[in-house]
Amino acid sequence: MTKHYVAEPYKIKVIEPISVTTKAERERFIAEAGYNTFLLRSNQCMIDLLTDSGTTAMSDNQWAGMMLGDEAYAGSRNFLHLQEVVREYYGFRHIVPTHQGRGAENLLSMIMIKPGDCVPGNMYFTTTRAHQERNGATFVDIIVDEAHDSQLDLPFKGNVDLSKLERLIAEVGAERIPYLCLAVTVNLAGGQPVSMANMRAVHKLCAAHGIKVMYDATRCIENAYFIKTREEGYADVTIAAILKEMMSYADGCTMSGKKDCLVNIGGFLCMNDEELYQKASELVVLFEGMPSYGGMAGRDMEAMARGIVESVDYNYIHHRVAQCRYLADKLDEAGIPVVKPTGGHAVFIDARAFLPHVAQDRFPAQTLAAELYVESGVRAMERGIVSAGRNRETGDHHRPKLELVRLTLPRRVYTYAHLDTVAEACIAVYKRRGRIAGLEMIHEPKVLRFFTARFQPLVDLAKTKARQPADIEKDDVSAQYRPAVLR
Ligand SMILES: Cc1ncc(COP(=O)(O)O)c(C=O)c1O
Ligand SMILES: N[C@@H](Cc1ccc(O)cc1)C(=O)O
Repeated sequence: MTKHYVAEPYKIKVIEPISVTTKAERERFIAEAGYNTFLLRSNQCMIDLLTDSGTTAMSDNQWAGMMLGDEAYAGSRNFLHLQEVVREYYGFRHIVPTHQGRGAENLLSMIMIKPGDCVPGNMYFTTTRAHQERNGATFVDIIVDEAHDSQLDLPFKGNVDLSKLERLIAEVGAERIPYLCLAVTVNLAGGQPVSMANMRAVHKLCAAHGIKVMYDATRCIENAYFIKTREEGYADVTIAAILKEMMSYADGCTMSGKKDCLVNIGGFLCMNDEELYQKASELVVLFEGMPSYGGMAGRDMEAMARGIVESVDYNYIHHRVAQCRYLADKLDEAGIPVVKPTGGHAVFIDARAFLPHVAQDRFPAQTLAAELYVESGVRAMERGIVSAGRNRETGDHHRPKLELVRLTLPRRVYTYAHLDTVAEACIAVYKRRGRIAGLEMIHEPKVLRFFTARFQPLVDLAKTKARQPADIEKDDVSAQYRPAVLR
């Protein structure tokens, strides 16, 4: 029996009707969308677990703040409020607002990277790596090996492997490492957190070599919750205090406010360094807007300031993580392979284990996401070979060990009854998994292909045949540590 049932710490004031569709309609919709759930229309989806990005239900207090938007071109009071809140909760001196997280990644990559640099990080994220590469850097994965194993149940699978970092510094030289990008939590590893001890150690090692540490703070509240509940010494510390300590081990951060700031749009770049701030505020006017609004309306900055205050409420984050665990436990009880331990924003199904007869080149996770949609109207997202893109040197697919389907929970949106429906749909697909064939890619964009790639189904099951384990071993696992490529 599933037990983790934490009641919603809010009540529902406004509702949005959900579309109900038939299976025949969904078969047509997914074919029209090229078997890519990103290309479905939202009104074709019954329960939309594509992403937790920008899909948050805002509170009455945030909506009230929207009415107090000061839309002045310069010096908006909402910016001053946001600045004050970010300084108080995140502890950084400077904040540059941007339209969303990748706006901040763009500025950070432009001001810090020189061609030929390398940027270590705890597993790649699509937009983050794309900006690093666009500015001439090579991303090097220095996450602990355990992160690539979906079944290892360890508390901090987002940690940096310090020996990989030391080796990298020794091999390429600190002068070619403009900063280390630490994601708290690690989206593509299944929402795995980084421990406070690891943050402290990363900071110490980087500081000794003059390397800056920039966080991807997108899901930092979830990370803080895991520190509170899993790391010794933090059980009685508030989420706010944990957040502040986490950020004290960084020189700055990028933030997609669409996640842990509880808003539908917005982001920011933070730093303590004066010179970096000057550079960022010169570029922000070119790419986003005035330094006092970046890419956001005054009302959005107000909603974000209020969202940040709400986000550190223990009851909010406790319920959120409990919802993820509730769904994961239901799937686990049915024998469906899910990534362990469950993260804070999503439940990830291991598509390699779910569809072992579908070779990675036949896109098992893409296939499974499409099947799940047809079964039930539940929209999920591929996080595997399609998301990983191609190796810039060889032109072949990157072949990540983790071939996952992500069921992402929007914040404060769905109830446990919705989650039961999702679990039932996954179980129904699991029961007929042996009859599921893979897909073929028929349209492949060059950059961030997963957003708009198109596929067609393989009707012949024989064509899905899995490759031999020996072939899999030979694959380029993009995630593995390979400093030799930098020489
Ligand atoms: C870990 C992480 N970093 C960065 C981003 C980029 O943020 P945004 O979507 O706001 O551009 C996202 C989501 O896209 C993310 O999940
Ligand atoms: N960051 C968001 C939106 C997004 C999705 C996929 C990406 O690869 C990039 C951005 C998410 O993780 O859901």
